[in-house]
This record gives sequence, C-alpha cells and structure tokens, in this order.
Amino acid sequence: MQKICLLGATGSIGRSTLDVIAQYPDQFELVSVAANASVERMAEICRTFKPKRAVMGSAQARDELAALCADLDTQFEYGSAAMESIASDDCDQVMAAIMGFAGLRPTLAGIRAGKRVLLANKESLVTAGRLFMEEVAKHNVTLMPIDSEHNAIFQCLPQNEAGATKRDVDKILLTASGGPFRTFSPEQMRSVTPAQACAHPNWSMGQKISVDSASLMNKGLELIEACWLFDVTPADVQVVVHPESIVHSMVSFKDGSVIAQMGNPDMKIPIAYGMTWPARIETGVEALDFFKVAQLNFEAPDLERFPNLKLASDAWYLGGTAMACLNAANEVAVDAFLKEQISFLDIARLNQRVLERSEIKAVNDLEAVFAADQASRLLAQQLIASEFA
Ligand SMILES: NC(=O)C1=CN([C@@H]2O[C@H](COP(=O)(O)OP(=O)(O)OC[C@H]3O[C@@H](n4cnc5c(N)ncnc54)[C@H](OP(=O)(O)O)[C@@H]3O)[C@@H](O)[C@H]2O)C=CC1
Ligand SMILES: CC(=O)[C@@H](O)[C@H](O)COP(=O)(O)O
Ligand SMILES: [Mn+2]
Repeated sequence: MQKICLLGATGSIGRSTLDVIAQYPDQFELVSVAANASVERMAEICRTFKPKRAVMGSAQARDELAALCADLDTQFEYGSAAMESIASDDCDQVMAAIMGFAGLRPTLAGIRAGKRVLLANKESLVTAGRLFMEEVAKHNVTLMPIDSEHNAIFQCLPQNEAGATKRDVDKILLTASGGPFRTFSPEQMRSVTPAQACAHPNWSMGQKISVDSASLMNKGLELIEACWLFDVTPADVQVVVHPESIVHSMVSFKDGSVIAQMGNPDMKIPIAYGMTWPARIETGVEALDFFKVAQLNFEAPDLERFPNLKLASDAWYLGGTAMACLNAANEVAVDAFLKEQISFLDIARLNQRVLERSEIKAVNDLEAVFAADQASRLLAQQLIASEFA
C-alpha cells in the first residue's frame, strides 16, 4: 500500500490524482491533503477518502472545513508549516500540485523527508531550480515529472533504476499546443477576455496554467523545467508547436531516431505513471485511435507574437534569481489579467519590464529566492498601478 500526501487536492491535478487513487483502493491510501480556500470541495474529499490530516490556507477555511466535517476523525489544520508537515509526515509519495510559488516550501519538505515526489507544480522547480535539484540529489529522492511534456520526455529517455538518463540523446523536442490564440493576430489578441484565454483547445486545467498556455509562458516555464529536470540548456531543447496535443513530447537521438510519447490528453496517464513507475497500470483513459486522429501537425513557435517564450530562455541564461523574478511577475500579471485589471498583451509586457528592472542575484540559499520573489511581486504591482492601469 502506498500512502499519498496530495498538495493541491481541490484543483485540476488534484481531481485527476483522486480519480487514480479511487480506482486502486488496494494500492493507494490518501493520508493527507492540502488546499487553500475551497472548503466545500475539500469537505467532499474528506468524506470520500477520510484522510488523517487536512490542511487549508487560513484559520477561517480550516474552521469552516472542521465544522462541515465534525463527524470525521480527520485532523484539520492550516498554514504553510502544516503543509510542510504533512509532506514530511508518514507517507510514501507527495503529489506536488499546489498552484504557483506557494508550492515551493511544501514540495521541498517532501524532498527533504525522502519521499517520492510527483512534481506537477512547475513553478517551484523554475524558481529554485539549482537548490531544488541539489536537495533531490542529497536526499536520493525519486522525482517523477508529472507535467505531461516532462513525463513524456522521461518516458522517451533511456532509463536506469534511478530514473532517466541522457545516453545518446541529441535533442529534446518539447511540444506546445500553441493555446487558444495560436492563429490570432496581435490585433485580435489585444482584446481577448479571461474566459477566452482559459478555454484551452485540448486540456481542462486550472485558470493560471490555462492563461500561461495562452501566452506561451507555460512553454517558457516548461523550457526551464526541462533544463533543470534533465540537466540540459535551452539550446538542447526545441519547442515544437503541435496543435492537437497528441504527441506530448519527443526525444531525438544521435543516430537520427526520434522517440515520441503519445496519448489522448488526460493527466491521469502521467499521474498514474508517476505513482507506479517503473510499472504501469490501467487508467481508464481510452487508447489513441489513429484513424480518428487522422492528422498530426507541427510548426515553429512565433516568438514575436508570444514573447514570453523568449523571456523564459533569457531568464535561464541570466541565471541566479532571474527565473524567480520572471515567475513572480507572471503570477502577478496573470492574476491581474484574470481580474480584468490589465490586458492579455500586458502580461508579456509586464514580465519583460520586471525582468529588465530586477537586480539579478546569485542563488546561494532559499532566502535569495524568496527575496527575489517578493521584490518582483512588489515591482510588478507598482508597475500595474503606475503604467498598466
Ligand atoms: N492542470 C493540469 O493539467 C496541469 C497542471 N500543472 C501544474 O500543476 C499545478 C496545479 O495546477 P492545477 O491543478 O491546474 O491548478 P488549479 O488552480 O486547478 O488548482 C490549484 C490547487 O492549488 C491550491 N492552492 C492554490 N494556492 C494555494 C496556496 N497558497 N496554498 C495552498 N494551496 C493552494 C488550490 O486550492 P484552492 O482550490 O483552495 O484554491 C488548488 O487545490 C500548477 O503548478 C500547474 O502549472 C502541470 C501540468 C498540467
Ligand atoms: C497538461 C499539461 O501538461 C499542460 O502544461 C499542457 O501541456 C498545456 O499545453 P500547452 O502549454 O502546450 O498549450
Ligand atoms: Mn505541460
């Protein structure tokens, strides 16, 4: 029996993870859960899975949850320290599926406690990459990429007992759907709404990552994520726009072979793979029918219409805190766009301004990452108030 701690239980990845757990009650036990403010959904989860511990983002949310679940034996808690505590408590695997930078501390707690970490929360790796990977190595942890592209790359790479290797690899081909505005002109993109941006053509996901997909910042974050996970640089990764999201990524080898991982776009596949690797289990996801798929298309990304992808590559080469600064700016920008305070095109503009104006420092400890995150959030908010409102 594998005991699972699920961080971000009420979200889209949380739902797919619970779906896999529910299909295999003899293999997986949900022992702890965390979320921010979705009390009613968390109450449903607690009633169904009866975890030992449930953590919310605030005392108020915890109290509301406790009141709704007064008849359960679950221990109800709140705050960042409690999230770190469940990630390092009695469990075998930690699903890191909190949205954004808020996921960093609990994910690191799982790593430091030696758990198998299932990494969906790309922002934690993007912002603290080198320190994050050093902790993975130090604690000899199995880090399973859950992000569909990185899970695909992991599946395509030669593997040993410890994970994926780079043996004979020439290039990583990171696929991108292109998002809902792939064919839009800059003029058309000027007035798009949050609802349009969240309507991903192929995947059903949370709002923040959906907007990131629409602005190609998701691909920028994923480029950096791939560099840290597979110990490569952006020069080793080619972003390939593939509108159907059937090929989840590919690896090109020195002999000219290209290996692709394909499947219907459903996160239960990478989640189940992460939970059972090196074994595989049935997920209930329909196998691909190539006669229905009929056509797969590929094209180059347009960096002029989607500058976020280039900004992410720039941040990687700037190094140090640059990636934390860019991520912080983007989290503020997406939130402001969803609240209709700035336009869609302002997201990349704001990201660029913050990256240009931030003082990039070396990352010698976690405090440097948190300081950069805070300073860039503040700068982004000031810029919104003064120049973007
Ligand atoms: N959805 C997908 O298919 C994919 C997602 N990912 C990554 O996985 C992560 C989660 O994405 P997704 O599930 O779509 O997002 P959702 O917005 O659907 O869910 C986010 C989850 O994080 C919780 N959360 C948000 N802020 C905090 C906080 N400060 N403290 C504790 N919990 C918090 C939310 O709780 P509450 O509901 O209470 O707000 C919710 O449970 C992101 O990093 C995303 O990039 C990666 C690949 C695919
Ligand atoms: C499911 C997943 O992993 C998302 O990151 C998804 O890939 C978004 O797709 P695009 O960013 O390519 O539109
Ligand atoms: Mn992805």
